[in-house]
Amino acid sequence: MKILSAEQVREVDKYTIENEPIPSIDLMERAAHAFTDWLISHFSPKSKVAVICGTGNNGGDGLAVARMLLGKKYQVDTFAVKRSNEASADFKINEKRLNEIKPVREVTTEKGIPLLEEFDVIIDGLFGSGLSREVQGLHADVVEMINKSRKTVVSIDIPSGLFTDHHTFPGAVVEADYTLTFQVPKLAFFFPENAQYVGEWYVVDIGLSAEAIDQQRSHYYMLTSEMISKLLKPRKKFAHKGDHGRALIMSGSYGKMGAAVLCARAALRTGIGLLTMYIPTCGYDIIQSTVPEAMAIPDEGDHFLTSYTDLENYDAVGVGPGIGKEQETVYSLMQSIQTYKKPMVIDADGLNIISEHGEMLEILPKNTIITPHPKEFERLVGKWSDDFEKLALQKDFARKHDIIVVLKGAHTSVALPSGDIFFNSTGNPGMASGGSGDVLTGMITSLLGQGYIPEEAAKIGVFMHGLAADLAAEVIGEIGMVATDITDFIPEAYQQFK
Ligand SMILES: NC(=O)C1=CN([C@@H]2O[C@H](COP(=O)(O)OP(=O)(O)OC[C@H]3O[C@@H](n4cnc5c(N)ncnc54)[C@H](O)[C@@H]3O)[C@@H](O)[C@H]2O)[C@@H](O)CC1
Ligand SMILES: Nc1ncnc2c1ncn2[C@@H]1O[C@H](COP(=O)(O)OP(=O)(O)O)[C@@H](O)[C@H]1O
Ligand SMILES: [K+]
Repeated sequence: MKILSAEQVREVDKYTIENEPIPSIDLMERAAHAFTDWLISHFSPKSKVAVICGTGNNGGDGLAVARMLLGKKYQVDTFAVKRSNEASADFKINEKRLNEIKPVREVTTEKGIPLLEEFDVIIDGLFGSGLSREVQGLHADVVEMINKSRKTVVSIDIPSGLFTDHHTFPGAVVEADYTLTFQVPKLAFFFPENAQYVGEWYVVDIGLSAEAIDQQRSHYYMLTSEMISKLLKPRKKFAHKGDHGRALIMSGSYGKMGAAVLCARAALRTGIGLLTMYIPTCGYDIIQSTVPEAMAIPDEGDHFLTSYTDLENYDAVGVGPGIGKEQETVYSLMQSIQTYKKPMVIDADGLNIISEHGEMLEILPKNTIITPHPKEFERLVGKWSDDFEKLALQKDFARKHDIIVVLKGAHTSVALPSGDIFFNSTGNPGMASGGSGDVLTGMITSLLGQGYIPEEAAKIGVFMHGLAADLAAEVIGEIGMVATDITDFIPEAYQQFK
């Protein structure tokens, strides 16, 4: 699913109005219906609702929503924050329509700002995609009142005051519990810095032209199950293990053999035909007894990797989880990178080593997939001042080194050398515990070994990893979830695509 900028949404909006064709007021009605349907399914008609509107089309949506809720017997009070008589044409039409049912209360001065204590739900329709500057004055006071209210806040389209296409400096921005955004996700929603404003967010379909969306050039996408299902290859009846790839994973050190075990289990659950683990000697018995399906080649080093093995015969090689940063391990990584000519998967200490030996970046096989968490990424690229800058760094890094950068987080993003970025939509905070990342490395290596091109392996791996955790959370919840649970639920994640 494409992510579009505010400007692009305006163009799609305009195209839909002209070509469907549909009068803009009817499109607003459709958006308000979609929003209201969601509200009705989440809040009982006993809820007292305050709808707070600006005088643009976001406010127009708010007025239409208020009318629809009144029609469904909700108790609704509507407030329009006005600093002048200027208002969008569709706002004015909806104001007239609502005034015939229940008058809109005008807020023109600070004193007129309503007390929100008596309400259960606050609908935020102050500003949407038309936000052109920071919110100040009367509007800022209203935003503050909404945020202080501690009531359930649902934002229409975008939390008021939030810029979708660049960094928003802390100030007057609505802190929504829920944001229902129209038609396409907005870039700002994917960043941790905006989590407090956006809350839980959902995309609601308001029937904007699919053709117009197709025509918009965007570098940003959200991974969806529809996209993943198109990538997955079914198994053939006469398939044998040799058809599903040979992968080698270099992982583990004394005290960190768990990383190798997790990686191995994840690779197997993701469907690799044959898996070999290259591990320090101390990990030999561990791997052989905990993951009997995998083969093991012990390195000469007892506690950590010191060398490398013949990599030529493997369809995919993953390196990094738990390997540490000993000098001999640096050599081991360097030799592997130099010998293996196909894309690799590099994670964790593999990346920490690279960040201390920048020359390795120059020799990474093209389309290699690196999977840093934000701290590992910072070691590679340096600090950033906000999440938009982090995104730019990720994009540049992928392009400059011709690699795929999978930057992990609540919305893990997959940056391709082409400049395209795919944000994940699966996963949950239950994954925020040690070992979850090792599972991802095993999964992506497995997919690469099975013949998926690197871009596909990264997208499928990231999506399935989060999906497995979501399915695990449905059964065991988030708190007690451990990385092993994610691996255990990988098969169920695949079952969703049967
Ligand atoms: N295609 C879509 O997505 C549709 C969008 N609609 C709604 O239309 C909204 C966009 O409407 P508009 O373009 O009218 O924009 P807004 O309603 O976001 O507000 C724009 C108005 O606010 C003023 N303004 C902007 N920033 C301000 C600030 N910081 N302080 C004070 N005033 C400020 C602008 O000058 C303009 O007059 C969307 O967010 C959505 O809610 C729907 O009605 C239907 C379809
Ligand atoms: N709050 C969250 N929501 C969704 N996914 C998360 C969340 N926290 C962590 N994850 C996922 O869990 C994994 C953690 O990886 P990482 O930080 O490398 O952990 P480790 O090194 O302990 O394995 C990543 O894939 C990340 O996307
Ligand atoms: K809003």
